Amino acid sequence: MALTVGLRPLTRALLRPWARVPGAALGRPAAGSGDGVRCFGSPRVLVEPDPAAVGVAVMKMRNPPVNSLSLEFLTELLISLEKLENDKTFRGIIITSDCPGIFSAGLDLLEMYGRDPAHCAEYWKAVQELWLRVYLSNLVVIGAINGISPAGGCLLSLSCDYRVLANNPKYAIGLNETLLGIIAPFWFKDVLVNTIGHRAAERALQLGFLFPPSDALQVGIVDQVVPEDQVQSTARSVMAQWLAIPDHARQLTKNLVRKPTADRLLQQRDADIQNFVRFISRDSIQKSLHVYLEKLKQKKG
Ligand SMILES: CCCCC/C=C/CCC/C=C/CC(=O)SCCNC(=O)CCNC(=O)[C@H](O)C(C)(C)COP(=O)(O)OP(=O)(O)OC[C@H]1O[C@@H](n2cnc3c(N)ncnc32)[C@H](O)[C@@H]1OP(=O)(O)O
Repeated sequence: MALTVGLRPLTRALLRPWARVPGAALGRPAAGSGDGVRCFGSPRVLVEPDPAAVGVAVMKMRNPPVNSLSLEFLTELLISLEKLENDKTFRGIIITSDCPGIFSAGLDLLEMYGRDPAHCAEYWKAVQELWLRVYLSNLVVIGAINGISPAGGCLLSLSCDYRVLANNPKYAIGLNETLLGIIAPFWFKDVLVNTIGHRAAERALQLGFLFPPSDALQVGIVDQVVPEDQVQSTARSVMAQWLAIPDHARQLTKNLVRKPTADRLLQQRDADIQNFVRFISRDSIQKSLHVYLEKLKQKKG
């Protein structure tokens, strides 16, 4: 089935592979700075230069209540990342959350439930694009994971160069797709296998493990677990270590390591979109999503 993807103009401009964002829509000097410091704010993505670390930006996700990755939120994240990537002031980003207790609840289930195929296709393309942008970023990307991080939230974390997780038993992380009756796509799986190895990934994916911090550290899905009030300072120290390496050498090495994984998706992006649309449109999958969404509602009592 050939799929015609009707993209809205903003999304279309953004989601071409490695498109340049037209105009300087969001880049502007920080209010009152007058010193050339740049701040790329948007309603859901707060980006500020780290006052304590030259060349480092802190990107806070602010899409309450749970930082679910809706199409609009993905688009704003993409714009901000593109701006940072193009601004030579910055060499590193710390990605964190502004929603207490939640890093990201993952993909927005409402973008996949009860939607028409064209919408699902547009949405999936944005998901692909965010992954590619973070995974292949020339910047050092550190995840300061200050909340629970299931599924798409875990993928975002796994795409960083280094992950610092707050030590709170509620802050579980993992690819739990099977618990929803859906499947982690091959590129989610590839990134997990690259991170924790084949056998651990095999178990974690099939059983939909959400690892609490101590287990997450043990299996290697995160690099460090620290007290909650030390997540930012630890991320900053780790960043300093990564920034001590000359950019060109680090970037080329990152590309060498990550490109084969990214290429697997780049070589079949359209087919991957079609697979997703076919899969998500199945009655059985829509029913599973319905049941899961109802469970989330009932949990509230
Ligand atoms: C064969 C070819 C295959 C090709 C590929 C096909 C596959 C499909 C792959 C799709 C991949 C998907 C990856 C994903 O990311 S799926 C999303 C997974 N996410 C989750 O399971 C998390 C669900 N959420 C929670 O567990 C909890 O909300 C929480 C994050 C632990 C926070 O709990 P709490 O603070 O108690 O908040 P609430 O539960 O009350 O939630 C508040 C509010 O937010 C809504 N919500 C929560 N998560 C999502 C979400 N992911 N998307 C949309 N909306 C979400 C929740 O329903 C509440 O809404 P209301 O206030 O309106 O009730």
